[in-house]
Amino acid sequence: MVSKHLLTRIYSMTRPVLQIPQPRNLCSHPKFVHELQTRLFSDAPPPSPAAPASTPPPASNLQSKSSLNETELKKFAAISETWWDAEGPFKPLHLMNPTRLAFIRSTLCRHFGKDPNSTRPFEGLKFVDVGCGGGILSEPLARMGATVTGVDAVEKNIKIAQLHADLDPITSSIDYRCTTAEKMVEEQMKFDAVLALEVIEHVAEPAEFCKSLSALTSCGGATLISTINRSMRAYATAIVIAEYVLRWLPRGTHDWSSFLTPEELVLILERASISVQEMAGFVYNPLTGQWSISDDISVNFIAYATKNTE
Ligand SMILES: C[S@@+](CC[C@H](N)C(=O)[O-])C[C@H]1O[C@@H](n2cnc3c(N)ncnc32)[C@H](O)[C@@H]1O
Ligand SMILES: [Mg+2]
Repeated sequence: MVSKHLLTRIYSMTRPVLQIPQPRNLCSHPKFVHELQTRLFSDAPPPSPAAPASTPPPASNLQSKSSLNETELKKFAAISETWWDAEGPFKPLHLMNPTRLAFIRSTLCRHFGKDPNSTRPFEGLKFVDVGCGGGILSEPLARMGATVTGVDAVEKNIKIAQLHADLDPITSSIDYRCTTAEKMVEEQMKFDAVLALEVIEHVAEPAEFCKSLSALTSCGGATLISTINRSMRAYATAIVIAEYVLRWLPRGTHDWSSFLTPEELVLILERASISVQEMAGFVYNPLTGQWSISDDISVNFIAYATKNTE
C-alpha cells in the first residue's frame, strides 16, 4: 500500500518537471460539506445563517440541468478519430474492456436470470450505453445479444461508432444517437439496463445525470456506472502516471476534483432512487499489462445498482 506521505513526496519532486496541476484540496476547506453538496446536489439547502457569507453558487447551478460540460466534450471531440486505435489515447479502455465486460455479464445475468455461459445471454433485453464514445462497450454488448442504443454528446464520436459498427452485421443493428440522457428522458425512453462507464466524471451535474439514468431505467431494471475514485492513489496513478509519465492519455484528460468517491456515488444514486447492490474495483498490473476485478476500489471502480420500486 503506497502511503499518502510517499505520494506527497513523489508529487512534490515530479510536479516542477512535469508541470502537474495541484489537486484542489476540498477536504481541508471549512465549507467542504456545503461545497460538495452544492456540487453534487444543486437542490442542497444553503449553509446555516451562523456560517460566514459564502460566494454565490456558480451560474451552472442556477441555469439548466444539462449534463453537458463543453470543456470536457471538446477534449473528446479532439481525439474522436482514435477510438479504435488500440495503442491510442483509449488504450486503457481497450485493455480494461474484457474485465469490465466480465463484471457486466456476471451481474446482469444474475439480475435478469440469464445463463452466463450462453453466447448471447442478453437476447431480448434493451440496453442503453450513455456516453458510448466510439462504441467500445456497445459492440460487445450487441454481440452478447442485447438490443443496444448508444448515445454520446459528441457528434464525431457517434459517426465513428456508426462507421465501425457497420463493418459487422451483428453490430450494425446498434442504434447510435447524438444526444444526452436528459433528452432521452424527455422522450420517455426506458431500458432494461442503463450503462454509463467512465462518463460521470466528465458531466456537468453528476446528481442530475444520475436522476436521468434512473428515469431511463425500467422498473426492475439495472444501472451500471464506472468511474475513478477521488483518492490520492487515483491522483498518483490515473493522472500523474497515466497522463504525465506514461502519456497514455492526453494531459488534462481528467480533473481530480471532478472524481466522486464510492460513498458519494452511492449517496447520489440513493437520492435518484437507485440502490447500489455491488461494487468492484478494476486494478492494473503493470507487469502483465492486464486489468483484473478486485475488492480494491481506491482508483477505478464500478457499481451495479437496481432501480427502487415506487
Ligand atoms: C471516457 S469516455 C467513455 C466512453 C465509453 N463509455 C467507454 O467506457 O468505453 C466518455 C464519453 O462520454 C461522453 N460524454 C461526456 N459528457 C456527456 C454527456 N453529458 N452526455 C453524453 N455523453 C457525454 C464523451 O463524449 C465521451 O465519449
Ligand atoms: Mg474518464
